[in-house]
Amino acid sequence: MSGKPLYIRNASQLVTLKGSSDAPLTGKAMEELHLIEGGSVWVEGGVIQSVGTDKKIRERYGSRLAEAEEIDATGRLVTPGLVDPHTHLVFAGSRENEFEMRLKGASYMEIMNTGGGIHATTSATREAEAERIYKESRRRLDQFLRHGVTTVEAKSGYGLSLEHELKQLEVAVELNRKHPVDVVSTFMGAHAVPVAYRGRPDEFVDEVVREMIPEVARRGVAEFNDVFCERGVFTPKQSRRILEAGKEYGLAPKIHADEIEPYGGAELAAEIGAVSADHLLKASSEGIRAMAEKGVVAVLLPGTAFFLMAEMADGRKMVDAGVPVALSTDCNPGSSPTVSLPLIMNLGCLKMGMTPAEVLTAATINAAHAIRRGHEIGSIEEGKKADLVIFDVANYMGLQYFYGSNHTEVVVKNGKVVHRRG
Ligand SMILES: N=CN[C@@H](CCC(=O)O)C(=O)O
Repeated sequence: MSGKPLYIRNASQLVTLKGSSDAPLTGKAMEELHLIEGGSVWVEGGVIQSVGTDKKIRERYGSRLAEAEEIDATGRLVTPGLVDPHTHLVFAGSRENEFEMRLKGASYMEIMNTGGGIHATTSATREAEAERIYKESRRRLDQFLRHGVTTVEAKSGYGLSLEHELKQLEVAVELNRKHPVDVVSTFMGAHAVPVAYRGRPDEFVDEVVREMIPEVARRGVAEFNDVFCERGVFTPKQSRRILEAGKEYGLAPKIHADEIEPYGGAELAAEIGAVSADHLLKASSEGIRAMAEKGVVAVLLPGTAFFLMAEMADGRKMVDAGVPVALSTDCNPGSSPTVSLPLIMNLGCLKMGMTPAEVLTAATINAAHAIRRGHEIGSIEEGKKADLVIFDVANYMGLQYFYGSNHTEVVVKNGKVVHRRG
């Protein structure tokens, strides 16, 4: 990559999160943001070359300032690009019609069991041409970018057949190729038992294991394999089978665990060495302990609990237990239709007992580790990809305190300015 160097100068506060590339942060370390007052960054070839006080950067690059694109960050906060490690970005249609049903008392699972929820989006996604799915998903990805997100994970799971799962995954791959935001793909053929397999879930599990996983792996369209382990969806035994099969084909395991009731999902994640266990609203204390011991990242989704009017996962307890915690929007058409990772951080503070420093760690470096990208993104360190955000607040506290607004001013992806407000 060639082009001008980029010089972001004199941020009132620059959050580096240095020294966090090898493993996610846990416990007290989640609060060690490594702040630089009057911080600057020098970027070349899409990579961070140097970070430090403005004085240090000027001393080092003083003779080259004229050739650089300069962005004055005086009075602003600079952070690593935000990372969203759990989304259902790629789908067609919408489910606004379910909102009133839920407000009148219908539960998420009741709606799903009567053919709505995931099944409704599966029908819409199966019917849609890839081009339409691409356009609708790209719009969401644009919105993510405008909220300071530079990498998202994206799951399939609204196809529930080989043909339609591949269609979704190929859209995700295409978005990754064409859009400034990086898209990391996860196969989630086991998102629900399709209506046609009602009462025969094991036959569908056979199909996922014997047909879908090998073909998804052969085409190289996903890195991770996920399953919705929940009563009425896939049992822990079926989930284990699906995740073990994925491992054989090189797909790293992730799991939707203990969202609606305690079901052994957190324990299973630890046993099989999942990269992350996500949701965890009802995770047991034993499950949390096991995850801490095995270093499984807890991807918490407070926007989902908020939107489903459910009790939040206990983020405070998990951080204190030594679990590496990450945060995500869970952007999807039914239980969390949002792209605002900053709002999710606000909820992490206000509803899950996490501190402003912890939620920033959770949405940057720990989120990067939840998708095995901790070595290249999630912190501002020499040699890492230059994914950076300038927010129009003076410090990281402001990002949490002035909640509900989008403070994103400039987004840099791979060293290029890809969004400027206004
Ligand atoms: N809980 C299961 N899957 C998604 C929701 C999908 C949907 O409702 O469309 C989630 O992660 O929240």
